[in-house]
Amino acid sequence: MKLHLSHLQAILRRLPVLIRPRAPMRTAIALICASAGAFIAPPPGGSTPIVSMNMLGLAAASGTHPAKALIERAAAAVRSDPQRSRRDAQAALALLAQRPDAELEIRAQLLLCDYFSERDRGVAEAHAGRARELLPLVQRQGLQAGVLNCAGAILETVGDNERAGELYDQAVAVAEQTGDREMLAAALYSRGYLQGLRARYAAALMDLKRAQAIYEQIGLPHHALTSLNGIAIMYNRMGDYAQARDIYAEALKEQRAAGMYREVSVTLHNLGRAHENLLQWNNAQEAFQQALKISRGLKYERGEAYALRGLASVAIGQGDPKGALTILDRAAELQRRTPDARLDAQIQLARGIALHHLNELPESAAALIHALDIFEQAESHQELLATYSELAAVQAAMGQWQQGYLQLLSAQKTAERLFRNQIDQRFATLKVEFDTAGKDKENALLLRENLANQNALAQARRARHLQAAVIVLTAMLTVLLATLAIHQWRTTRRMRVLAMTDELTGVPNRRAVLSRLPALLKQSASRCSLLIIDIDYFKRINDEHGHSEGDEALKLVAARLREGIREPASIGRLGGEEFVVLLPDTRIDEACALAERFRQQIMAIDTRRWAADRRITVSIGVTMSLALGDTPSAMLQRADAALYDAKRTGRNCVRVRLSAHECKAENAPADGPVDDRAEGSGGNEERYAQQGDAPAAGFT
Ligand SMILES: Nc1nc2c(ncn2[C@@H]2O[C@H](COP(=O)(O)OP(=O)(O)OP(=O)(O)O)[C@@H](O)[C@H]2O)c(=O)[nH]1
Repeated sequence: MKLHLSHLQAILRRLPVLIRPRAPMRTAIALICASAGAFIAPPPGGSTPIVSMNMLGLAAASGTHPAKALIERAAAAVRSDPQRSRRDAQAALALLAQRPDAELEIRAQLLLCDYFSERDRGVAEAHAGRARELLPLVQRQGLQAGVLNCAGAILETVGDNERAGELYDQAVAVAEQTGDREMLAAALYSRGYLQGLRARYAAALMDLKRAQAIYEQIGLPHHALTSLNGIAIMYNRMGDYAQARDIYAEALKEQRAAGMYREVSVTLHNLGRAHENLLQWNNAQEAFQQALKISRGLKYERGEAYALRGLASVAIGQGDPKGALTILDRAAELQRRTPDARLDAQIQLARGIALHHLNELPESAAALIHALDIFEQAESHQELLATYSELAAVQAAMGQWQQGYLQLLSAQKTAERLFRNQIDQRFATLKVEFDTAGKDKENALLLRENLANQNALAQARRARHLQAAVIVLTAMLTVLLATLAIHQWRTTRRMRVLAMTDELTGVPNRRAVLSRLPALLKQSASRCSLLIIDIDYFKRINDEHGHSEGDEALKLVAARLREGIREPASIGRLGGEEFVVLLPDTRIDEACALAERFRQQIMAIDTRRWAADRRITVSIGVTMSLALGDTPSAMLQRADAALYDAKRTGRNCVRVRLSAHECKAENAPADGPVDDRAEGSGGNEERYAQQGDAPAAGFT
């Protein structure tokens, strides 16, 4: 029998999509529509929660469009309750007419496109067209892949797999170009499923595996699970039942955990089918029974019919053809309510086998011929092989040797075709798996490298930040240290000044002034002179006027001395009422003249404020450095001796010592010696002169 494309299209039109774990189009649309919100899984028992007006009101109040909740619920119901999905999508469109939102409307239009793609091509195309019109209004250009997917599904449903494949290719390309991973996964799923239908299992597996990986990466585990089921179906079709069985078992666990009961019933059926192909009757029976129970609970008649067919097959395998026929009657009845050509053919095949076992040969042959017709059109090699073989045996048993032989030849040809294709596809799959594993390894390496680079970059960034922080801190520390250093320098300078200054009079102290003397003696080109000035009878001032007045007198004397010298000359307080004047490059006559000026100026100090009848007088000892080998102490001793001379010879006068023994009266008081009588008993010890008691040059 020659198979034409039109036959295939016709059979595909008749084949409902029910037994697939999820119809690819439905899945793709559901994914698009569920993308912005949580996937709403139907609760146990299959009833879908109702979006109340409160929910919608809440959505409006929280700023989300009220149509969004409806669209999400419609997306979730695509597989479990198509009617409800349609109603919700239409209600969403009504809301969107009042408050337009292009992206939400595209999603609603795609849901309706999905619903009608199996029922009314014209309406489905109108929805796809409207979604296409809205595309320029949305930012998410990846949605274009969703529209292409929908158009592909319309063509797939009517059996135009060639053009459907082209549209899925475009959808994949658009999703890849726009970088829309979710759309890409949906398009890959659709294309992969179609490849499987066209017996291109290797290519199908590649697409489905990519879709599964993307769903896992973008956090859509339910969709990843759907892809996994698709993968298992491909293995089943390639005759790798054990692989298929293992994947179904794995998917089942996750579907159960997620409460996806309708999917659980479908996967259980597929698992039973894998066991059936492996002739594992007990396992198959258990799986079919569970599938039947859940389908009944969900009132999912098509699922129930498929499970019953499986149980009938198990009954035959276990040697109970009669029981099988009873089960098949119930399955056929359910199938008639929800027509499904492939299921019809499978029921007929099982009937044929059971009847053969019961030796009801003509009925068996009729059932098998009925099944054969459908399987031939669908080019379902595996089932064709079983049907041809069974029919050959029945016809042989009926004595129809020639027909039986022809069926046997067909069975042989089909087996050859089936096995060749399965082997080809297995090899292709192995190659794809090998390539994918290689690429995965490469990707993992790249990922690791990328991660290492990122870590290095992050570390470099951290180091830069740290460096900047260190620089800032260093700068701050430098400023702080500089400030501290300046402060310290100022403090030190102030302390040094304080340490070298006489606190009371403000003139340099003994240490400060005498520290200059050695250098002066060394450096001075010519000789230097030194004066020691001592206030006469200073004790009396203290005694008679108080210590503070004594301080005042000291300050006044110091001020006169400071006023009386110019750089490089310097003065200092030796201690008590004694001052010293250093005169670099000054000859003795100039020094004596200066001493005399000091004596007179100090005597001229106005003391009326505290002692109207007294004057301050000073005695001054003068010396000059020796031409050779002079020392500071020797100079001081000479000046001190001169001072002693001045005191001894009556005070208020200037005396000179140029050598250790010489004594020279510079200004022996012109007007007479010291008036030691002034205070009577003081004698030479009484150095405070009373005004008027002594002549002008003496102590007054
Ligand atoms: N008010 C005040 N008195 C001081 C200070 N330093 C020393 N004296 C006093 O100066 C006096 C010095 O007395 P004397 O050494 O007897 O000398 P004098 O009375 O000037 O007599 P002659 O030097 O012999 O003329 C002492 O009574 C010290 O107490 C000071 O800083 N302030």
